[in-house]
Amino acid sequence: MSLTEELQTSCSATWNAVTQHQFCRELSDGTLADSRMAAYLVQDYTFLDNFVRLAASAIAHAPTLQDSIPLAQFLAVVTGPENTYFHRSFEALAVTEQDWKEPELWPATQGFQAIMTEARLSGSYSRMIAVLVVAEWSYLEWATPFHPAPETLPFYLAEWITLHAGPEFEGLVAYLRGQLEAAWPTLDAEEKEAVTDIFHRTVSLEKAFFDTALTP
Ligand SMILES: Cc1ncc(CN)c(N)n1
Repeated sequence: MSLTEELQTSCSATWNAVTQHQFCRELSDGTLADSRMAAYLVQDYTFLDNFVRLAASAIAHAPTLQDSIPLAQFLAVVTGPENTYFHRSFEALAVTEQDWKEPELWPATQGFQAIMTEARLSGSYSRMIAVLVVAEWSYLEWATPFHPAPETLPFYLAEWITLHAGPEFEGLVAYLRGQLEAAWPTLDAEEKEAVTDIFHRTVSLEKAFFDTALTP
């Protein structure tokens, strides 16, 4: 079993709760209320700034140029088509700029912001990559069974699936996992523990985020 499979298996109950979450099922079959999708997207959009900083920091800490290129290219997707997706969705869901610019953050959102900041400021490439592995791999896993999204879904549901599935996104996740696996043998025991810990805490935060998104 590969290292990233081991990490995933070591928190499989929480991991499966994320990747088989009711929120994702409702999103994918179109039964998710627009108000829930709107609230989720408003919270999720607040991650973008922090995500870009985390990815940029990981790029800065990558061992070689070659190691940094897939993440640099992914940043272009996040700041391009994904950023535009949020704005088109806000318009379609009647979310005003006032609503999305400075929303009251859910505790799960605050937790996620904090762990991204923690990873970025840690100076540890492996911890940065561990958070990114969880964020992207867990989304690939929930979205893949629903890809391609049915044409009957409104674009703000269908494109959220499309952004997190398919060969390009699979390639990104494989690259991120590969980065962590390549770094792992070079880490001392303390750092391995820190990476494992931040991996597990990120999985728990993904679950808390979806749970909150469905909370009445
Ligand atoms: C909370 C969360 N985790 C992961 C992703 C996938 N980029 C996301 N958009 N939001």
